[in-house]
Amino acid sequence: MDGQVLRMSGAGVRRDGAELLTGVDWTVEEDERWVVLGPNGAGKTTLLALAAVEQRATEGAVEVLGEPVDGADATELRSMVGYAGSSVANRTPDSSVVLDLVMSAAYGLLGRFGEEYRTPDFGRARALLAQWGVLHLEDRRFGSLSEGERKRVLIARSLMADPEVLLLDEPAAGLDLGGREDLLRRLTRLADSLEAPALVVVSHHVEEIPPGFTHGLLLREGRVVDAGPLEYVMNADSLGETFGLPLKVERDGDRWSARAV
Ligand SMILES: Nc1ncnc2c1ncn2[C@@H]1O[C@H](COP(=O)(O)OP(=O)(O)OP(=O)(O)O)[C@@H](O)[C@H]1O
Repeated sequence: MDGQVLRMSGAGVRRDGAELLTGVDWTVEEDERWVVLGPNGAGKTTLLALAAVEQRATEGAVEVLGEPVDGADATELRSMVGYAGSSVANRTPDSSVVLDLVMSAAYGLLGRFGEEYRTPDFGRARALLAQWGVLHLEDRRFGSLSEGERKRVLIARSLMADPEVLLLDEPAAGLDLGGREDLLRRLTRLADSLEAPALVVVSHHVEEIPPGFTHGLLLREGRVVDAGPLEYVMNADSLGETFGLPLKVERDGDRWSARAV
């Protein structure tokens, strides 16, 4: 695998005559923590769906964990990739009990359908719910959770199968200030952990880049504007081109901020 968990070469997605992604070249190494930034409609969710083997590229090549996605067993590859985003939330039955939802991820399911679980599965699921601050919700039904609670539960779920790469689509969207800061702290803790998988987090906001993240990919209209170590891509020119307006970009310690000028 050569340390690479994701590799895209000239990857593109065309659907119904529209170019959702074009010519994406991107490599993620196992020890890297990436943030994907871009405005609404830039193609971030489509990019993550390629990495999660939820969608296929219509051009170019995508390799996940060293395997070309074309021709691979998608179910097997997906079981090694942790993925949390609105598409997972939308597919999750409201009636799923939180603890079952997390445990069933080990079987690629979104709830419990009569499988037998081993005691260590329960322990691991509870430990993950505790890691994301939602153990107190273990008996609740998914449909009864708030937006922020759902996000945390789905992140815990995405880690259950001990993935090689974790893909989070807008984990901080819809959270209040305290919820966002708490989530960023937990993501930083994960980023700092030696056992953590490679991480890719999608966001619209530079303020949501967790400390400890190492790389950034900037996307606009389906094309990569810039990609590389954060200290190189987080500049006013690249971010301004990405979001389509002149920006002032500032760094305060390990946090970033941007505003229009
Ligand atoms: N079937 C389709 N036909 C045409 N355009 C599509 C189709 N599916 C998605 N799109 C468009 O592709 C673009 C990229 O969508 P995507 O969800 O990947 O963007 P995004 O960067 O995640 O956006 P957001 O930040 O708003 O969630 C959008 O403009 C969307 O309208």
